[in-house]
Amino acid sequence: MRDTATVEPMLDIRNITLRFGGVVAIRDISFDIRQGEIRAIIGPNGAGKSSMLNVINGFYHPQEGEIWFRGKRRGPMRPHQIARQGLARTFQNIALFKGMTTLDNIMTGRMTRMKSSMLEQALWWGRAEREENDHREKVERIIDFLEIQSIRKTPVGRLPYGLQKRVELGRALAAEPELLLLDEPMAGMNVEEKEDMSRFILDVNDEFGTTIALIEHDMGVVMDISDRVVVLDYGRKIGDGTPEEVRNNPDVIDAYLGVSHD
Ligand SMILES: Nc1ncnc2c1ncn2[C@@H]1O[C@H](COP(=O)(O)OP(=O)(O)OP(=O)(O)O)[C@@H](O)[C@H]1O
Repeated sequence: MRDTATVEPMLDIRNITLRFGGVVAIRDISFDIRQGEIRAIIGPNGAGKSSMLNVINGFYHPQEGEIWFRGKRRGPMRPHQIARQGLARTFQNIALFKGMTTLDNIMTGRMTRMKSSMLEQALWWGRAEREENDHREKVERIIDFLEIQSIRKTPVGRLPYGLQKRVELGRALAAEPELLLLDEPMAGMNVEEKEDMSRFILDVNDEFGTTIALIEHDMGVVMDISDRVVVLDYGRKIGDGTPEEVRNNPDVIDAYLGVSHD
């Protein structure tokens, strides 16, 4: 277990409340994500995890509270600004181009980093050519890292689920994010696929130094790979700490065993 207590927060969520009409999805929640850590957000069904992920990546705008990113208060953002801030994500239901190859799907992750104009790219002029080579090199490195060389030319729709999830991780990595958001990365996986995904998440964090925030329904695997865990239940924060602290927190135990709170 790493000690990140003295590390500056990369992202600071302060007293966030998010409502959908009369439904309060997130209620006055605060927590931070520190540089270099693996931070999990867990909780039972409807706890507010997806809503929180969408607040972090700037898709939802909370009615109350503040979000600070690298010491600056963050306002509402447009999609291209989100990527420029160094955020990338994967989705619970894989969002890849099924007819495109692994290689091309991962290449789309580099879009936000492309500098040459459409005209330059169309005519394959100097800067576009240099850029393309540079992007190809980065993508090949990711393919090696994720051990998916053998499927680089396979349309992703033909791949088994676990491998598609790995390609999706590759596409997010291609954007070279500072903060990588993973939406239920183990959902629908068998035990072996879960182990593989856990190993890749740890390796990404270790080798690229990427800060990772992930949401998960299932406690098990997450507890093994996370530095710190925040637990949500009915839109409230009921626990926050190391996996050990969270595991022994009576409110967390109650929430997972379905004990009533009224
Ligand atoms: N777009 C929306 N419109 C209205 N209500 C919403 C919307 N998104 C979420 N909610 C409500 O907010 C609450 C939190 O939902 P959220 O999807 O964030 O939970 P979750 O922890 O991700 O659940 P799950 O594990 O089932 O995905 C729920 O009561 C849900 O019905």
